[in-house]
Amino acid sequence: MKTFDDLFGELQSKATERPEGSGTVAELDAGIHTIGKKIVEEAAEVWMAAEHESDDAAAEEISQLLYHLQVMMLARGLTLADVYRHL
Ligand SMILES: N=c1c2ncn([C@@H]3O[C@H](COP(=O)(O)OP(=O)(O)OP(=O)(O)O)[C@@H](O)[C@H]3O)c2ncn1[C@@H]1O[C@H](COP(=O)(O)O)[C@@H](O)[C@H]1O
Repeated sequence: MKTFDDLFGELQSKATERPEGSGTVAELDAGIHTIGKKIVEEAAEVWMAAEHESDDAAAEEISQLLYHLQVMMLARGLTLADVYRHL
């Protein structure tokens, strides 16, 4: 099973290697403003799923929010350590 750290390593590689068809590369190219809007949208979907949908649906929405947060970290040049030191 992929972990949070595994996904971040994968996204770092995507950002460096810029493979054709990568949604991550497209989102990074779209920029921080667009990524921020996606985070707000996904956060709302987490809220709605948690209130009204199944455990699995809520977990899926949470995974999508975590993904977009990682894309924002990459866009800002932040590492996992930069975030973890605040936990
Ligand atoms: N975990 C994710 C992931 N979670 C969410 N998303 C993106 O976030 C969007 C959210 O999905 P929604 O169901 O909310 O769809 P939506 O709002 O209609 O989507 P859009 O219209 O905005 O595309 C999806 O369209 C995906 O583009 C993700 N995109 C990629 N990953 C993983 O990231 C890695 C790299 O992916 P690529 O860069 O695409 O190769 C792979 O391991 C992927 O599995």
